[in-house]
Order: sequence, then C-alpha cells, then structure tokens
Amino acid sequence: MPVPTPQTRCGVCLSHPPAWDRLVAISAYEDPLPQLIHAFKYQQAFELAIPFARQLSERIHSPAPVLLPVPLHWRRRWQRGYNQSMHLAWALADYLDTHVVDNVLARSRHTAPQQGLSRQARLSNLKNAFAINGELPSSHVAIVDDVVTTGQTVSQLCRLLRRAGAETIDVYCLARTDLP
Ligand SMILES: O=P(O)(O)OC[C@H]1O[C@H](OP(=O)(O)OP(=O)(O)O)[C@H](O)[C@@H]1O
Repeated sequence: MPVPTPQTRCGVCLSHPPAWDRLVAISAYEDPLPQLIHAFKYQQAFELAIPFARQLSERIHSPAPVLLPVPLHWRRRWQRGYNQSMHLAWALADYLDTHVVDNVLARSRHTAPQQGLSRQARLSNLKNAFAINGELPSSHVAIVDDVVTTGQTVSQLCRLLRRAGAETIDVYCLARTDLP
C-alpha cells in the first residue's frame, strides 16, 4: 500500500512480510498513471518507457546490477506485439547503468490475464506459470513489472529466485495498486 517514504513499511507489510526486500514504484495507481499505463501496455505506446524509467530511476538508490523483466508467454507476446515490462527494463537500465537479463525468467504456461481476477484466483492462475533458466547472474536482482496489485506475480518469481540463490530482490514497477 502507498506509504509516505520508500523506507516506510505499511501495516500489511509488517504483519505479512512480502517475498521481496524492496519495492519501488513511481506512485500509487492514481492520475495520470492509469491512462498512461493503459496506453503503454495495450496501445503500443512503448515510447512511454523513457519518461516512466526516468521518474522511476529517481526513486531507486543502490540499484540491483541485474534487471529481470516479468516474462510474457509467447502467445501473449505475439498477440500484443511486445512486452511492456521488457521496454521498461531496457529504459531503466540506461538510467541506472545496470543490465537487463531477459532469458532467466520464463513463462512455462499460458495463463489468463491477472487483471479482472479475484485475489484467490490470481494465486491459482499463476500456479507453475514461471520457470528459471540457467544460473542467476547476480545474488542481487530486480524484477521489473508495470503494475503490482496483489503481488502474486512478483511473489511467485521471488520464490523461484530465492531457490536459485537470490539474496536480495528488488521490485521496480510503475504503480502499486489494490484490487478494485
Ligand atoms: O500483483 P498481481 O495481482 O499478480 O497483478 C499484477 C500483474 O497483473 C498484470 O498482468 P496481467 O496478467 O493482467 O497482464 P499481462 O500478463 O498480459 O501483461 C500486471 O502486468 C502484473 O504482471
């Protein structure tokens, strides 16, 4: 949930510690971000990655040396034509002087979009949806996604990354939202 400073933890995080170590977002899901994120994700406005990355990078101190964009299944990637998180990661890497590694996280299963599902359905929707290929290039990594809502997507990836040896996991996203 939104908190006054990036260092602050909300009550939910204190009672149920998240799977990641640090989450950085531009802001909560409030104007003008919803419209811009929609265009970025569904209307081919991937050039928005540059101003998004500039704003996000200003909030990231001691960045992870490796950025891991949330992968799309090839069918979703083919339908949309691009992976918005990949574009965000590429632009972010320029501002942070870090590297994008796009072949470590993989989708092993095609799933329904998380958007529109309940909290419980989002968890089961992602069962065995991701896999890790090869070795982690660093023990400090950052998952890059457009939006974090229930956190199930990044939590699933955190579990796999911890098993693969990740010690510090950041999450860099455009907005942190809550279910409607
Ligand atoms: O925190 P969560 O509750 O897991 O939800 C966040 C996820 O949902 C959205 O993806 P979605 O599956 O809707 O779309 P996409 O995979 O087609 O980008 C968004 O891009 C995140 O990846």
